[in-house]
Amino acid sequence: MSRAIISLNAGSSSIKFGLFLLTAEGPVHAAGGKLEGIGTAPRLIVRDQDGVVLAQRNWPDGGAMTHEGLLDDLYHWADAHLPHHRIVAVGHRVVHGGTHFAAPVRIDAAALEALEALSPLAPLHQPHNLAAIRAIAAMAPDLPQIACFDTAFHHDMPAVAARMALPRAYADRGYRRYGFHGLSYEYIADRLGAVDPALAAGRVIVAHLGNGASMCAMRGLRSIDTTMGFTALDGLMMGTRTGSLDPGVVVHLMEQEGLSGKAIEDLLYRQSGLLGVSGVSSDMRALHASNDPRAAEAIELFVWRAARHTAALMAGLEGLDGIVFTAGIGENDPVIRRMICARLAWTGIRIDDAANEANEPVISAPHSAVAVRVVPTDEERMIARHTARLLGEAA
Ligand SMILES: Nc1ncnc2c1ncn2[C@@H]1O[C@H](COP(=O)(O)OP(=O)(O)O)[C@@H](O)[C@H]1O
Ligand SMILES: CC(=O)OP(=O)(O)O
Ligand SMILES: [Mg+2]
Repeated sequence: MSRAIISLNAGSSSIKFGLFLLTAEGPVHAAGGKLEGIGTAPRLIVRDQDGVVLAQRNWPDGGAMTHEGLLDDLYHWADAHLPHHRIVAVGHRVVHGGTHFAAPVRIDAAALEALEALSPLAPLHQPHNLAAIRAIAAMAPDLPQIACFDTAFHHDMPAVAARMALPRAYADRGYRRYGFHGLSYEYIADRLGAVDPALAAGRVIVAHLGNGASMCAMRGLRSIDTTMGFTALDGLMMGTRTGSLDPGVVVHLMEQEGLSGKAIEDLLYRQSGLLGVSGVSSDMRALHASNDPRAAEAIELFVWRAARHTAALMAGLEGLDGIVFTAGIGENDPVIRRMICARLAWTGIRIDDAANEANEPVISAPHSAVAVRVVPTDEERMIARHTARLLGEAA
């Protein structure tokens, strides 16, 4: 039986997983799946290494099912349906590593406790990430589990990009901009270095547009700024999150409307963004399919905000050589890419419409002043590489 590792990536609306065989050339993808639509209509699709569908499953009335309930279902399903391998470790995406965790670690009780304390800073993710770790530890206490952090890629951002304009004492207590989606950015940086080394050496903005959405400004493939901050609430408008918001709104909601901390958290993380503005859905596909004018307004705002944040990151980069689109919307939605690039036409960006419609790797026109690429992200593979490295295996 081959030795294998499992990667688990619990996002806000999805659980993605990968089965990777350990080989002398590094982890080799054997199967992977995506359980998406958590909170709306959960559905699972599992494919083998060639993309052949191994299984599909729907939970038509599963809008109320939780990450934990679905993970338990998923485990029992995988045990019955997937070919058996000797699992030697499980790697996890853990969204918040705080000031302490700047690189992947093997999880022990002390690490788990430290990560638990960060849950309020990532309420849509951290509790699910840690629940999966705890569930697996209960089933297999001796199985090594590795945590890989979304914040790590941004750890060495310039101090000016990480600082918040609060009194200094707060910075000493961990109030800083951390940034997220780091496993995705690390994977994209690696791919970009391989497919376009000239662009990789330059000034690039990576737009990770999924249910959670952020952008990262990279110079020479290192993060120099990013739109998410202390939490994954800052920056771009998202599926159910506000993105940047005048903090005065929070004070007003508390003082004048009497909303509790929990109620405000729910409002900003779960009821806002595309869902809140459209009143229709948090899912970009559903908004495109809707005739409700509020759906069009939500899309317009999403695009407006994306262009505005791109321009803000350009200031730090002192220009722009390329944009890379990735994640659910970035990889699959030509309409949103075209609309964002149209708002940035003043930079000299020009899209090749046919290439954009076909989700091709390069979607900029030959005369475009800025290269525009589509690079599918693969957080699971990045987790597998880190996990293999920590086990002392080829990565
Ligand atoms: N073919 C598609 N066209 C437009 N949007 C898509 C498509 N596929 C996925 N999406 C959108 O991507 C988002 C989910 O992105 P994803 O990166 O999978 O989310 P998560 O943040 O949970 O990891 C949803 O808004 C979904 O509608
Ligand atoms: C950090 C974050 O928002 O992640 P996701 O996009 O998976 O929700
Ligand atoms: Mg995601």
